[in-house]
Amino acid sequence: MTDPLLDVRGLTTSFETGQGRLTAVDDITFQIEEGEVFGVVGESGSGKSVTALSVMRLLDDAGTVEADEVRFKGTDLLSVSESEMRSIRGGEISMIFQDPMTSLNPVMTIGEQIAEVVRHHGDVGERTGFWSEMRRKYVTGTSEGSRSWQRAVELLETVGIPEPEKRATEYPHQLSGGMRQRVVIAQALAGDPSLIIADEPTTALDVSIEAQILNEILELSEEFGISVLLITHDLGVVRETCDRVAVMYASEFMETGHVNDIFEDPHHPYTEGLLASIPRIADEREWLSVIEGTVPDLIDKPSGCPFRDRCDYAFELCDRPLVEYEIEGSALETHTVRCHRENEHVEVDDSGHVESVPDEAVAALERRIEAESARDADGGVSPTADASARADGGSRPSPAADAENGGDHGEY
Ligand SMILES: Nc1ncnc2c1ncn2[C@@H]1O[C@H](COP(=O)(O)OP(=O)(O)OP(=O)(O)O)[C@@H](O)[C@H]1O
Ligand code: NI
Repeated sequence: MTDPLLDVRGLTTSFETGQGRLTAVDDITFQIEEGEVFGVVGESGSGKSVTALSVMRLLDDAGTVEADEVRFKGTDLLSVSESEMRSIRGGEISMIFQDPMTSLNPVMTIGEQIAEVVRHHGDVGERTGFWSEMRRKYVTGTSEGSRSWQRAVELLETVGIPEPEKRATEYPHQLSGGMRQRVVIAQALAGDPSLIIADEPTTALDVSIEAQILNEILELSEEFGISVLLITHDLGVVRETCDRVAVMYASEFMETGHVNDIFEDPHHPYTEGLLASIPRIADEREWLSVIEGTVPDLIDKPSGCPFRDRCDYAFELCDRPLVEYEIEGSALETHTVRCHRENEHVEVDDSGHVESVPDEAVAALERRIEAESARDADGGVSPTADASARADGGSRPSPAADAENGGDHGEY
């Protein structure tokens, strides 16, 4: 098996706030393979955007990011210099946000904006120094005719913008919202990325335009083998676009797996709740009310399952720390869920309610929790730590190794 393109293990991000420490992302682990579309779905405030911003190192000083590993093409993103990180951003990894105007400069033509990314990240052999930029801006006036400009026009055509040569000379306000988002996609492509992180890329658009933009992203992913991390609150979008998905709730990944497994054989009650509300998903506020209760406070977040107060299946183990259970017999890919009903000693009836919790279940869970905290003390490295300490990924076993050790299905 080849290494994943992006390998994130034990990512935890918190913010110091006036009210206390807010855990926005809590010990999440995921991998994105080459060419794969990986979704992160969850309601507002679950930590989706902070996940992306943590990986890209785009959080302000108030945020603390810790992880066992954030590795992109083998490079440890948490330890590279800020200047290396800047060249990765917009180059190897580019981002698309909800509002295209946040990525576009209103006083620059769209052709020039894309050409600029091409010069900085793409390989068209044009000089990118300060004086070259100045000459282009103030002496020749425009870079039309240059190789980077031609490439910009080409990219506008690639993302389906009609009359790309004419459009390239226009300013963002002259385009519709959908066209602007296409421009942002062209800009994202300009750096020749291996990974595009799209954070709710269609939320600000009309439903009719939404499908077109998603299709565009998918087609490009397929055509150029680009991986996509797609952040959305919409399970319908996930079903249409993603290969695998993580269901995020209150800063944690509750369930992760191939879309077919998640949709056909969901194991987490929160996932089930989301799926049950899909037909009404068109209006986001409506599906929020489908599952009764509210999201727990992320400040001084208690341990245990964050969904337990809203869960119909809650039982006595739910206030214990969560561990990851691997679902056996998943059709396609690894399918993991953090719900103690999966503890193999816990007896569950046909309706999914817990019937009995024998002593072995408790003992097995305790062993597992102890093993995980020993591993965290061992392998957990803060971002300020010496990079060499992490160079080999620490001594933390991979999830696969955990499973082999019986950690997931074994004797608990
Ligand atoms: N800079 C910050 N300082 C303090 N708290 C923050 C900061 N950024 C995000 N948060 C908090 O982190 C939590 C997760 O936020 P995040 O933006 O990741 O949610 P989200 O899942 O992207 O939601 P949405 O769907 O609304 O975009 C929220 O409680 C949010 O208030
Ligand atoms: Ni967000």
